[in-house]
Amino acid sequence: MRRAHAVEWVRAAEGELMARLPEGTLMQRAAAGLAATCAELLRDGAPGRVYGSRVLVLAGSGDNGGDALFAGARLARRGARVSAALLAPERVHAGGLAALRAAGGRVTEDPAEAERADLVLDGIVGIGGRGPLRDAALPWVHAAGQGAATVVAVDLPSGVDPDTGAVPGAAVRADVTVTFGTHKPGLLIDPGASYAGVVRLVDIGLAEVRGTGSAPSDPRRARGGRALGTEPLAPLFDGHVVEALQQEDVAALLPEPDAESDKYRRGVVGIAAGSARYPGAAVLAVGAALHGGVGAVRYAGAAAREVVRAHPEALVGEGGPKDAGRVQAWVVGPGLSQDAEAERAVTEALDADVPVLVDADGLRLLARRGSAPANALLTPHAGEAVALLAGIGVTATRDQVEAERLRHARALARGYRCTVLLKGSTTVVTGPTGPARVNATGTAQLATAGSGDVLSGLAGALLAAGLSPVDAGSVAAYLHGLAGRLSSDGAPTTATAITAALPEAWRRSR
Ligand SMILES: NC(=O)C1=CN([C@@H]2O[C@H](COP(=O)(O)OP(=O)(O)OC[C@H]3O[C@@H](n4cnc5c(N)ncnc54)[C@H](O)[C@@H]3O)[C@@H](O)[C@H]2O)[C@@H](O)CC1
Ligand SMILES: [K+]
Repeated sequence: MRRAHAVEWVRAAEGELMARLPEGTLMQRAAAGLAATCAELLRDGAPGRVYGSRVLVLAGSGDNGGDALFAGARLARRGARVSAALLAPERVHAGGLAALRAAGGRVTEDPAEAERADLVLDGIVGIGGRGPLRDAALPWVHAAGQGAATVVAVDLPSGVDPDTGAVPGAAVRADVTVTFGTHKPGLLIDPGASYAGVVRLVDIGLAEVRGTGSAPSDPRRARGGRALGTEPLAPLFDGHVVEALQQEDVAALLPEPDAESDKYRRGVVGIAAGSARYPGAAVLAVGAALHGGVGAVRYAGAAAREVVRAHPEALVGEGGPKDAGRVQAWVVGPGLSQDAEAERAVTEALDADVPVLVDADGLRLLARRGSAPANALLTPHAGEAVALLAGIGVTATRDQVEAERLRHARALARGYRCTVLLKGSTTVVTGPTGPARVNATGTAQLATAGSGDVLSGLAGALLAAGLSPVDAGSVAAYLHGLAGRLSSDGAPTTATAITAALPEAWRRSR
């Protein structure tokens, strides 16, 4: 599991650790890890070696600049030609600058050096950064983008909000981010994640603090009762607010049949989707559910004939969920339309007293109620999230939801008191409390008609197989993303092709 901690926690953990160590130790650990990565990149890149390579340090006014200057000093001692741009000269990290000078580095005021450099170190701001990059940095960042330099972000790309991944204005686009102690949420959530490039974690010993079992200070104390927008991120288990499943985590969660399994023990998922007008959504959701690890898939609704023609394995009926026979989870909503019949299907699925995944038209109908059962999994895209938020009295635009996905997903989970999977460039899955899961396997190629129906069918099947809503949603997002990549391989893909790739995605995740 990849875990990310909020700034407040990182500062508290660093504070405890710093109190136990000689002054400057943490910064030296950070700088050493950073310099080692830079040296490796220089050796593997066009210069082919550290000696004689051209390195430019962009140094802001805080400790992030200090890390970059000390790393620059280490590279200069190995023969690199290192210069530093001081973006706030009067507040530059004095020790870092002295070390760089002592190692033969110099100060520059010419942004063209960023264009000529082999490697640019972004030490403009780190976890102390707020808001867009300030003007002094812009010519340097622009020039670095024009040249061929490998851009290495120190701790996180400057201009990315560390806690949310929001990018409110200009930001550094990094090839590699070297982050210290733990991941920051902004490195795992778009739009920030897309600025970070490859993320490398340097251990500076924060685990020593975590190992005590007590959260450093208690970030929980300051929480609660504030309006959306200023609300701090969630209360924390061991302190992390965001986590991303890795392959071994998914492997441990995938349902596997054993010798005792029969089709009913493996779980049966019910799908109430599609309509006379949109039978395709039903066909797609059922198709994906058949690959989702359950023993059987029941379909209830107006597209029964189309479903059984496409999937003879499905058990179909033309009535609603109430008439469909026993299932361990329902999927309701894709392609349902919003008429009285659709409303009845949603009500029956919600009343069935089993976990229920609500998507698409089902979400619009749910927004009118303003509540959901605790074992529900809601799967909105940003537009549907706007409608759901309106249902609980929160006004937000699509752009706002996309700019701050974590905050809005959490607001929905708290407002509806259930689990929410917010689709998009970074899929976020979260309950009202506990860390949010973000999915790292997604690809822009997944934004294709019917792709959401596939995700719903798959996640519903995993719910019926016994996974919790958070696990079902995040494992489904992982497999769906991987299947999207496999089916796309750089070219446009389709929902049908994504479904066809699900078995291979499953095999690769075991
Ligand atoms: N605290 C620690 O123990 C450690 C901190 N480390 C480094 O220290 C960093 C945090 O240092 P600081 O707390 O000094 O904060 P930063 O260096 O991240 O930035 C704070 C400074 O940047 C300015 N600033 C804020 N937003 C800005 C913006 N949008 N554009 C331009 N300037 C802006 C502020 O006025 C302030 O002077 C970490 O990201 C990490 O790189 C590491 O050395 C590891 C140890
Ligand atoms: K930075």
